[in-house]
Amino acid sequence: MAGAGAVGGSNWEEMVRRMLPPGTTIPEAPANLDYSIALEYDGPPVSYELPRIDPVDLPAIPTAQPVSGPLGIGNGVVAPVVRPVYMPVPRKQDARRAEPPAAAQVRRSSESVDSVPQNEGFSDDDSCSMSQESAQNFHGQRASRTAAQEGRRAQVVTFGVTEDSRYESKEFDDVSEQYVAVTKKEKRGRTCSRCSKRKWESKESCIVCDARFCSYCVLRAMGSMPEGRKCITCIGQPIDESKRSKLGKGSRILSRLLSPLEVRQILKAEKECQANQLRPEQLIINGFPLNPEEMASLLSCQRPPQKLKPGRYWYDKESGLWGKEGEKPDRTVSTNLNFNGKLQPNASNGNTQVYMNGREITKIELKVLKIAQVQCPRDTHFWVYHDGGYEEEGQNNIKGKIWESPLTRFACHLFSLPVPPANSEEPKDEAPYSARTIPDYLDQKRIQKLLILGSPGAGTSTIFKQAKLLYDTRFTQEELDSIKLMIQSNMFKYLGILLEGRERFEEEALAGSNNQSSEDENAIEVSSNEYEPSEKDIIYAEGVTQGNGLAFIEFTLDDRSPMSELYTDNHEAHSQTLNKYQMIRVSAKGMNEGCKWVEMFEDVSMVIFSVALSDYDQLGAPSSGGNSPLMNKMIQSRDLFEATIRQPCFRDMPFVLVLNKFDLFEEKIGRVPLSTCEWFNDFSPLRTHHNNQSLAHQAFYYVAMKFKELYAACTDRKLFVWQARARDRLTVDEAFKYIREVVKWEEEKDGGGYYPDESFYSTTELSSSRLIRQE
Ligand SMILES: Nc1nc2c(ncn2[C@@H]2O[C@H](COP(=O)(O)OP(=O)(O)OP(=O)(O)O)[C@@H](O)[C@H]2O)c(=O)[nH]1
Ligand SMILES: [Mg+2]
Repeated sequence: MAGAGAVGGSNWEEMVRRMLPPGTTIPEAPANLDYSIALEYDGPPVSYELPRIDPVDLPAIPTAQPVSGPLGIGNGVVAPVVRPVYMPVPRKQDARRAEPPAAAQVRRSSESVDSVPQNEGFSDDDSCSMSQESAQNFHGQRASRTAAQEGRRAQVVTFGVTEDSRYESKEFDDVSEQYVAVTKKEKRGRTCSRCSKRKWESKESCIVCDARFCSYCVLRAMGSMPEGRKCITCIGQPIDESKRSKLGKGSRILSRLLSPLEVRQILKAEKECQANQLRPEQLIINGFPLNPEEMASLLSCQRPPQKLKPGRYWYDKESGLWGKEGEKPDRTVSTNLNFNGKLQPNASNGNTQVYMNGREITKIELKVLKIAQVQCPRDTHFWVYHDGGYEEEGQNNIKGKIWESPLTRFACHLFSLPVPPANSEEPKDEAPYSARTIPDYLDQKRIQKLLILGSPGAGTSTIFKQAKLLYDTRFTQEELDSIKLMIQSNMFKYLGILLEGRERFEEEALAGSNNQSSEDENAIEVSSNEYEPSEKDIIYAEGVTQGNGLAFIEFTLDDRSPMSELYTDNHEAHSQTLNKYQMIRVSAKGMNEGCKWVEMFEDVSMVIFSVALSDYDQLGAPSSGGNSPLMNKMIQSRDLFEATIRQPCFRDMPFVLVLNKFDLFEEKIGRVPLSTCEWFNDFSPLRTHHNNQSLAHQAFYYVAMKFKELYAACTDRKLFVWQARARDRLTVDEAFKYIREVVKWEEEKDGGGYYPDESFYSTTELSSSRLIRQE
């Protein structure tokens, strides 16, 4: 190569043009232009020695090996990657976000290899003073990059030259789709993302990038939190969807650091600010992502879907039915919303060859149609309208309304199918979307289904009725009538018995028992037409729901209790998660019909199994019926319990065992040894106090443990046990508070959230080990 001297005239312009990007204007030459340009020399050989520079030895520069496969940058270009600088940077996302723009520019070409760059943001306290504006700028760049990156998945990173064992490939978590090279020093979940020193007793994490901070760093890293718990650099970014259900929920660490008012404001902003809302394109309805207008019309309609999560859904605009793609309907929303996508026959993956508004319905819907007495042989095509009116396709003749009968509605409830509202008018005038401060779909209220069952006489209907009186307070007229009838018929039976034994009765009456005469008055009152059952009558009456053996109530429980306060320092959060409960009772008769009902209850949160403690010396006809000999009722309960916990659909479901009729048990245990029941023949109580009370308690813990052992042997899980005297309302209230704690605990356990020491929930565990293990 040789330097070329001045090139005159238009020649230099030609040279410059070649050097500049096409289309760039050539600056006008100043008068005293002085420049030089290097050109390749192609003249005759020169006589003197030329100075030489050794070529760069490329392989000697440490580079990451490019990943093969679909990860290339495109155009077949594979850029060599510089060896990363070792810095204790905990999270890939943070790192990217916090890097200076120049670095981002450089690395853009090597996006497919995610190495961790130097990151001032986490090594230097000043990083957080970065202005929001500049942070915003980074986001702009980052957003465009991540968008382009979507769909790519970097799987493996190997470093060609360095054998530095401090590097390994590791998946961060299942939310992050990427694999990233990180230092081994980084232990996610234990140390603070910012100071990377402090281990925490409690931490707070960013709802965008999940970086976790110790209490010392959290305010520095998150600033004033205008969008809730986000690193300053994450402000404006959409949240990590797996955290959506946690939006606005309590934070232990913030409530320690800030005033309650501030915490409330932050949590409110977190829940309501624009950046944290669902984006239209996250909702795919009938195969098409929503556009902003469609989203607005969906959210502002009369009955918008609640608690919407990103995902694929189907929507039937005629009936208003709505479900997840490939699943049965799970709610109804307003009808006649117009979306880009049209309802497909296979939307809910039905295989019944019965079509509703063009969608092949699922088996469970077909069952309900049968209950509703809708004729639907194969290949029926229905049109169903918003009010449930239906007609066969092509016939202009409404045949009836599907959801009209209470039985159909009841069946829907049990099968967890939605029922269109009874009021079928679809008002046109609606509040504009912007008028809502808290979108309804963010409402966190949930329905927890509790299934209660037990063997005959175990007290399930008593518990059910108590719950009704405790939390729901009203029986429907229908229920009251049926209870009245039942009490009266029991009374007549009783009178019949009395009349049969009339002579003896008269003798006793003559003996002057006041008691007897008051019962007599009672009998007369009950048999009169004006008789209205009292609460006590209702509780004591047997069988509220005789017919199908199924009944359900809905109620809410106040979430604030001394129990939950033990481990929550944030009441605010609790009132937000007020749960609704639905209790479904299956009578023993229903259960004995070969557990046919059972699979309908897959989606319950918990099974409450009731056993009468006082049954241990009772004999009863076995469920199999026929001429089989009488069987110990406790053994029968045990067998039913075992059959229930072994049901495949209850596999991961928590069970609470309510050991009921403790009052009768207490009274009986002094007279009849527990070992009367062969299952309890190794019971040997401590005979320190010779009173029934302590004996009854020991026996209770022993029985609880027998059930726990059985449960653990079958399921490898822990059984929760509670003691009750169902006729005593207070004990049922306590039982439900316990049940609520268990539901909450199970939920938080699944969600990986905070939960208190397990022993808190295993009262019987603690005490039984002390009291009964003395063989
Ligand atoms: N003493 C006492 N009696 C109870 C208790 N719990 C229920 N009973 C009574 O036991 C009887 C049977 O209770 P139910 O609640 O009807 O039992 P169930 O589980 O519904 O049984 P089925 O109706 O046969 O399915 C009723 O008369 C109740 O009042 C209790 O804790 N103590
Ligand atoms: Mg009953």
